[in-house]
Amino acid sequence: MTPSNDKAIVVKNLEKRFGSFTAVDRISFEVERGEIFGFLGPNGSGKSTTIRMLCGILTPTSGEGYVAGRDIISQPETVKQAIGYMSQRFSLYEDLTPYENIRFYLGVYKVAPGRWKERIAWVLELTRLQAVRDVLTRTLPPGWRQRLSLGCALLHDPEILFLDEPTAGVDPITRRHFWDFIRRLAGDGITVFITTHYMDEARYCEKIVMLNEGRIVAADGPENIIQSACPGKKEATLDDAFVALMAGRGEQTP
Ligand SMILES: Nc1ncnc2c1ncn2[C@@H]1O[C@H](COP(=O)(O)OP(=O)(O)OP(=O)(O)O)[C@@H](O)[C@H]1O
Repeated sequence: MTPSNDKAIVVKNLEKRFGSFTAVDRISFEVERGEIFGFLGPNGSGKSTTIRMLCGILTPTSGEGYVAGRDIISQPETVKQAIGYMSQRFSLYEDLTPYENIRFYLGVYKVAPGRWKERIAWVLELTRLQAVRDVLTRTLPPGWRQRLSLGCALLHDPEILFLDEPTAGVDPITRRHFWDFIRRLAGDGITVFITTHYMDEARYCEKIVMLNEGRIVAADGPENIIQSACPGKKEATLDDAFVALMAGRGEQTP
């Protein structure tokens, strides 16, 4: 029994060093089940490294992590079965059709073959890709490939969805539709762990952790982060808070 069964994710003093360089510096945080959790920070701040550890792909140097009640250090393989992961690059085979990509991921996620027909129909409906299921994926617009990638990450009914910059390079309308979709998933009880460089969409997150140089510099709801990083500034945005926190100014006013 881990201490994490009532939480989607528990991280305690998690650290990752590459040689003498510390990419993630003893971070601790918790994510509630069904929460939309934003993980923000500038390039190189350690977001992807943390996600890789939480997904059981990279072994931490020290510390603890529990994802969907599984220990990321002693049970990395069972972690992979409980999570879906979508990267900025969408991880699709461009020379396969959407249907063939879905078939491929059903195998990767070890979905029982008896469920394939139902899961394929479900994901094509969910992603609205039925009409293009047999065209080459590379010919689809980015927003459509994004939907396919997200659908593939959901094929095995994961408890937690990790989205690493899922909206990079897609237009604002597609991003808005994407977020409507994310909220629906969270409403259905899926925990969504998302990184983004777009502060306007980070406002949709219920809780945010901000990283800078591998360390946590803020952990709260978006409104509270704005108020404590930019005190007394009524018009301040999450962008302003981000800039203040990354400059190390935090609570100070200029
Ligand atoms: N395998 C590795 N070996 C050495 N250094 C690494 C390795 N992976 C990541 N790093 C370094 O660790 C730091 C954190 O990288 P990471 O990819 O986690 O940042 P990030 O916050 O996800 O950035 P981005 O927003 O650009 O994706 C960077 O300085 C990166 O160069």
